[in-house]
Amino acid sequence: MNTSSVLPRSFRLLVTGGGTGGHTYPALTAIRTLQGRLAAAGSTLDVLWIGTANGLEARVAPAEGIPFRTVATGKIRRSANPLKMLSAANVKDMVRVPLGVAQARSIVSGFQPDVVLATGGYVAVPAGLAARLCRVPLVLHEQTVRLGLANRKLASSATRIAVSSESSLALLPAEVRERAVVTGNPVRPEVLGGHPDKAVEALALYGFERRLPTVYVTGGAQGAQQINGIVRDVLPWLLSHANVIHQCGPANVDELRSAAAGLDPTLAGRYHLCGFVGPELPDVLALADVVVSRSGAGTLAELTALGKPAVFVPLATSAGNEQAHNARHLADAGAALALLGEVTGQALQNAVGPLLTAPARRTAMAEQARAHGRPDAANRLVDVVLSAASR
Ligand SMILES: CC(=O)N[C@H]1[C@@H](OP(=O)(O)OP(=O)(O)OC[C@H]2O[C@@H](n3ccc(=O)[nH]c3=O)[C@H](O)[C@@H]2O)O[C@H](CO)[C@@H](O)[C@@H]1O
Repeated sequence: MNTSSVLPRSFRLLVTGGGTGGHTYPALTAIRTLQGRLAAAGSTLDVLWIGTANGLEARVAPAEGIPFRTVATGKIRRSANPLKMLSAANVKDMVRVPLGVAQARSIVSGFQPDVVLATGGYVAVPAGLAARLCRVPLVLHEQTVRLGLANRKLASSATRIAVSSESSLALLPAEVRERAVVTGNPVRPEVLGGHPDKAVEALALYGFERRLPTVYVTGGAQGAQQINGIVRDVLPWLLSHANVIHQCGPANVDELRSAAAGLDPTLAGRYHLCGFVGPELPDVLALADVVVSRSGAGTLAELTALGKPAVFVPLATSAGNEQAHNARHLADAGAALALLGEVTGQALQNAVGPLLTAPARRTAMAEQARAHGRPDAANRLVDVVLSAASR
């Protein structure tokens, strides 16, 4: 699909979605890509983001100069027990959903967008429903293989449903599948342009041994207690074979720092602990020879676009076991290793060890990973948005 020849003189896009990075960054990347394409054609973009006050998007959108509004959202916790359905939290949330739809409707009718793009998270539901009420084309983007809860609720109202992999198509009901298109999951372009030396400077990694490979351990924005525990269990072994950047979650830094306090000074110099990796993320990824990570859709899209060998420790409770599915899919293709079920430090050591000692294994895995990357996802999603507006 190529819609670049019919770019409008101006375009009004309302974006909604967020909560976590997995929903926020694809929205941000789509906005920037559309902005770039319109600017190149001498056209302009007016954009507005509807998100939640306490989601990542509330920081990201204003920092990018994107006008940002919030609406009330609620999470309906389903339960077989009717008494639990009537819990105070559920009743409060049931009231918040129609309130959020009314607020979103007023925003949509005031802004008059050409398209509403929804990228998932609870906030996408009221804004998506408001798009339908205002008869504005609605494009959904789904990052994971199975549609998330918000997108399942909105699918019947959507003009197009952009999915991140072919394997999603077979899982969609026929009436949804005919409006679905595979775009991939957009990755922020800067994530692909990092430099290892900049990571060394930005994080002052002067105790790192550059002849050794570097392992980047990440548990997602909040960190992952499970990953922190197994890394801590094998830390002296790991540091005798590699440098380690360990993103452990802001709440876990103190605990891990005291666990690392007894390390031999040479090994301690090879260990960098941090709560969250901010703007230096591209450089950290560029420096990493092996990544140990949760298998959320955003991280997967980044690691495959870069072609990084990875050992995944999926979040066991993610909806529909989606992270385990993601990890297994890449592991079956030789593009990663997946540690499922009860994961011990020893299992991590068995998986990471051969990757550290045999660079050829890393190269082979990196090639397979790259074959699953979709660096053109943002442009494809923008094509879908533009074509939905021109229908
Ligand atoms: C717990 C949960 O609900 N997880 C879901 C959530 O993932 P969640 O948003 O937690 O994780 P993702 O892997 O999708 O995205 C994380 C994003 O944050 C970035 N990052 C992470 C750590 C850090 O220190 N700095 C940083 O910038 C990563 O590079 C990535 O871009 O949404 C995904 C997309 O719908 C789903 O696949 C996940 O199952």
